[in-house]
Amino acid sequence: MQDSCGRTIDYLRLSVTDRCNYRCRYCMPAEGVEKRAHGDILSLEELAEIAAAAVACGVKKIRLTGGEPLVRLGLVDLCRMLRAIPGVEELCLTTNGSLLPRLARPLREAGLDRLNISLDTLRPDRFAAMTRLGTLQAVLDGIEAAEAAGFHDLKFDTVLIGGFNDDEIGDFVDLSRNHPWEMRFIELMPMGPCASWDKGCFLPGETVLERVPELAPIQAQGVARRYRLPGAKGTVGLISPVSHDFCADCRRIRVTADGKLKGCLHSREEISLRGLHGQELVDAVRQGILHKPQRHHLAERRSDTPRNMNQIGG
Ligand SMILES: Nc1nc2c(ncn2[C@@H]2O[C@H](COP(=O)(O)OP(=O)(O)OP(=O)(O)O)[C@@H](O)[C@H]2O)c(=O)[nH]1
Ligand SMILES: C[S@@+](CC[C@H](N)C(=O)[O-])C[C@H]1O[C@@H](n2cnc3c(N)ncnc32)[C@H](O)[C@@H]1O
Ligand code: SF4
Ligand code: SF4
Repeated sequence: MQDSCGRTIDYLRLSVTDRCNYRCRYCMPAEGVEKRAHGDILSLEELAEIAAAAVACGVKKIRLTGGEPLVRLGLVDLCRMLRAIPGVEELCLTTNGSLLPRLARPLREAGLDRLNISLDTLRPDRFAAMTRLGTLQAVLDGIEAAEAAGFHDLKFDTVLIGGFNDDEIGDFVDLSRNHPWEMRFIELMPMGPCASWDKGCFLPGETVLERVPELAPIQAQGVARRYRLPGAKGTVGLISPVSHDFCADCRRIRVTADGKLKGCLHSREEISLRGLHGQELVDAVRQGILHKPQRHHLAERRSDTPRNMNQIGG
């Protein structure tokens, strides 16, 4: 269905947990992460019921996210439940990749179509410093497991952070030469822990084009402007929510792991879906779509949501 700005909404980002096995510095605080009781988090059945209500409102694509979705018990069962909903054309997942060695194959068998893997640096020391709890090797093993399980059109999401990984732009772009992957650079959005970071950390996506002038534009896809190196197997994407916002073309709604429908990533407005069933639930999702905010206010360096990114799902 269309929202009040005439945008077609057909993409649901469904968060299955706010927990994570990492503590990326821009996303989560090091300590004091409030642990929700299990009962505060939507059950698998509730998640599937909400997904079905969103499909009844026109959603065709579902992306599972978190926190780290792979730490959620029953995730494979959930994929099977979502796959069984008539009208779900694409089932995708965004992950930090570290638990794929165990889960890539069962997820594939349960009907997951696509995987996006977040990877901010190719240097083991930087990786450990940024994630606080992770190792690069675990993600590299996860990538191998994903390919072995049949996920060939992988996309990688690298948050561009001035002074941290901008000297690795060329290394990430190079990976697109011999792999059929999309290497994407995301502008850091000022919210949660990184909202107070130095101005120099926030680089425009154009930095990538300045550093790698051989990149030639190709057709955009979703929210990413896309490019290719001459003769490369893969592509490069720029997701620029700050410098080139894509709100006018936004097709998304989000549901948080505690059952709140968010029309916009950066908005404070939420509709509680918990305890609603049947037509009541469908009507609440419809209301959320109709009242979807027009755009964000990041240009004034302000996200209006009090949530950290792990409590939304990106
Ligand atoms: N501002 C803004 N940023 C978003 C939105 N959706 C995703 N992002 C950011 O874009 C990055 C990539 O998102 P992904 O989870 O890979 O999903 P996607 O870009 O929809 O993936 P595809 O389905 O493969 O196109 C994440 O860092 C998100 O935080 C959005 O609606 N608004
Ligand atoms: C919140 S994570 C959830 C899924 C999974 N844990 C992962 O890291 O892929 C989703 C995406 O949001 C990105 N992200 C988190 N905080 C961000 C911020 N302030 N600006 C831009 N992207 C951000 C992460 O890098 C990741 O690619
Ligand atoms: S970006 Fe993803 S992996 Fe990193 S702390 Fe946030 S939820 Fe966890
Ligand atoms: S900021 Fe809000 S309106 Fe803009 S693209 Fe993201 S979710 Fe959509």
